[in-house]
Amino acid sequence: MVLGGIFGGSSTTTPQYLTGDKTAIDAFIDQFDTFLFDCDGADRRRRIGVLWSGDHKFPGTAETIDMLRSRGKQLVFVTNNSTKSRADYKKKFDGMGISAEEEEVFGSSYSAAIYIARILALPPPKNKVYVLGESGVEQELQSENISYCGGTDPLLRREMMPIDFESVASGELLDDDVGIVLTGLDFHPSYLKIALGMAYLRRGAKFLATNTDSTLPSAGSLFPGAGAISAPLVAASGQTPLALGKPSQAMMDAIEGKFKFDRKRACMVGDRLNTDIQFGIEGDLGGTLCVLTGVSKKEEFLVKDAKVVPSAYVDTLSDLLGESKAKAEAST
Ligand SMILES: O=C(O)[C@H](O)[C@H](O)COP(=O)(O)O
Ligand SMILES: [Mg+2]
Repeated sequence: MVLGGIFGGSSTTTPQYLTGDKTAIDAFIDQFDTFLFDCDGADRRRRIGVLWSGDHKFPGTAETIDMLRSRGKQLVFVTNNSTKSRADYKKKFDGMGISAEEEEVFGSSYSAAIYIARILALPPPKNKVYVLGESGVEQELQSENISYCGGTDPLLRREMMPIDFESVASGELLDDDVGIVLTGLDFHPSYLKIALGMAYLRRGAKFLATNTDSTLPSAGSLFPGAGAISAPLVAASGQTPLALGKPSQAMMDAIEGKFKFDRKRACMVGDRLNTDIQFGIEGDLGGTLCVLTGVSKKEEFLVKDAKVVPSAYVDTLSDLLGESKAKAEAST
């Protein structure tokens, strides 16, 4: 069993196709003590994802998670979706009937909050964060006692008025304690919010992003991702943010620090080559498993000069159930 893909340059490993091969599936699972699971994913044809697509539950996902737990596996849910906190995700898992604890979730908003609080650790008072993002980022910054502004502030959800140009330029609309601009997936972007972000960057604030995924899979389709929210600031400021979500290894280091697992006995399961699978390969994990019902397609890694190649792949996550898959799918 060839483990790990090759990142950078053409691959010399051939990923193993596990669907339908119960012996190979069992052997693959037995190699690992820990499974890092991506969450969001969507297929335009069949609305199937890694764990879900939006609020759509998928056949066999809960049973697959239960099967891995019954085999004593450690599970960590690693999502780049910064709109939800760990607590929000716990509610989502409960709503989907998928067994998961809040502390098993490690999202990009939590990763960013840990980085800001424990690694960057700017001295007060200039350590406030200006947020372009949703409540998930705010909740995780609060969990690390980091002060912030912007985010879901309703006062910023308005048109840019002529007077605002003067107020931003003069600093009247700015908070002097802001030392960081943090972007994430924001469903309420505006010219005013972007102008404030640019003004802070021009003042020397550090530019961070929870993640820079190009697209957000949902409802079986693709929508603008977190990268589409930071893009206007990248264009306007000429700066590129330090991203703290997958494939950033700052996130992998923080996950390893919290969950204390053996990287060589850990597998990253995901639907997107340039975040999930790259994250696992660059993190030197024992293996990576691509689920073909999300963003990336097998044609992208089966070509000769593929840059990111998973160790193995399945059609759907519940293929890991092997023979019991039909029973699990019949039960949902
Ligand atoms: O744009 C985004 O933020 C991403 O598409 C989304 O959050 C991906 O979530 P994941 O697949 O990492 O759970
Ligand atoms: Mg995903």
